[in-house]
Amino acid sequence: MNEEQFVQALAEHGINLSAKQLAQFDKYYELLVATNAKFNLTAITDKEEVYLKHFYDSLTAAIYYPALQTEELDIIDVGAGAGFPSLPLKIAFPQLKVSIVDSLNKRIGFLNDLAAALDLTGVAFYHDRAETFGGKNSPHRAKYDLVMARAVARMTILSELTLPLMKVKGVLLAMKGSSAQVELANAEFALKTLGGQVLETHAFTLPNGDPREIDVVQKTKVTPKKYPRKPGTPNKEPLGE
Ligand SMILES: C[S@@+](CC[C@H](N)C(=O)[O-])C[C@H]1O[C@@H](n2cnc3c(N)ncnc32)[C@H](O)[C@@H]1O
Repeated sequence: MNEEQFVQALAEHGINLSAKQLAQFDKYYELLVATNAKFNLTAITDKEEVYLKHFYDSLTAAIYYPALQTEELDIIDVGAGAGFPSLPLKIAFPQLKVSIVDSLNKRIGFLNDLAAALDLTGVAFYHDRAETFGGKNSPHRAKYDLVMARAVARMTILSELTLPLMKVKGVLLAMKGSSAQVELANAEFALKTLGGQVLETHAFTLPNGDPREIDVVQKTKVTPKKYPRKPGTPNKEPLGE
């Protein structure tokens, strides 16, 4: 997907980017590739692939959850790595308040450099594990309107990493590939235990035909204090699996 196709595909969904926003995406690409030469941020470095599989893919969240386009949501992106999906969303919809937590400090360093280069305001980056970041004495617990995660963990594990961070009535947007329905079925017990309820699932394809699914999970009750368990435990002993 070249820049023109990127603009066109978004315009078909009513998302129109300004020259300033396109320049920000261009700079994002340049910094991503330059930093990737020093340490690993992404396996995808070809420009057209980055525009499709990182930038456009991230922005699909706003197509299927349109509140992202207009509301001043307080978002936490868990395991955003090089900033996906939340920073393309922040560029396209500057009213969003975006925080990122990632367990790899080099990636947090990149995000700070990127935010400075793109002149982003209303962003905060935290080096931590989601298990401690959302722990029972953390100021981040039950603070956010929206939690996002792409390519971090399967739904059973992801629900334990993310639901504690959301306010009651808050929403998790989980950005998934073709395994989403199986993951959701396996996560039934975990979601119930942690206070989550599946609101909607949106299956679609990227313009190149790759399958994607965005699962919208609402927090309907307070997450019990004992979750999340200590770092690593959600992965080692997934709830109900
Ligand atoms: C495969 S990458 C995906 C990055 C990005 N979301 C994307 O879609 O390109 C997974 C990221 O999650 C982070 N991560 C994994 N487990 C985590 C945890 N428990 N707490 C915080 N970050 C975590 C890793 O450091 C890594 O940056």
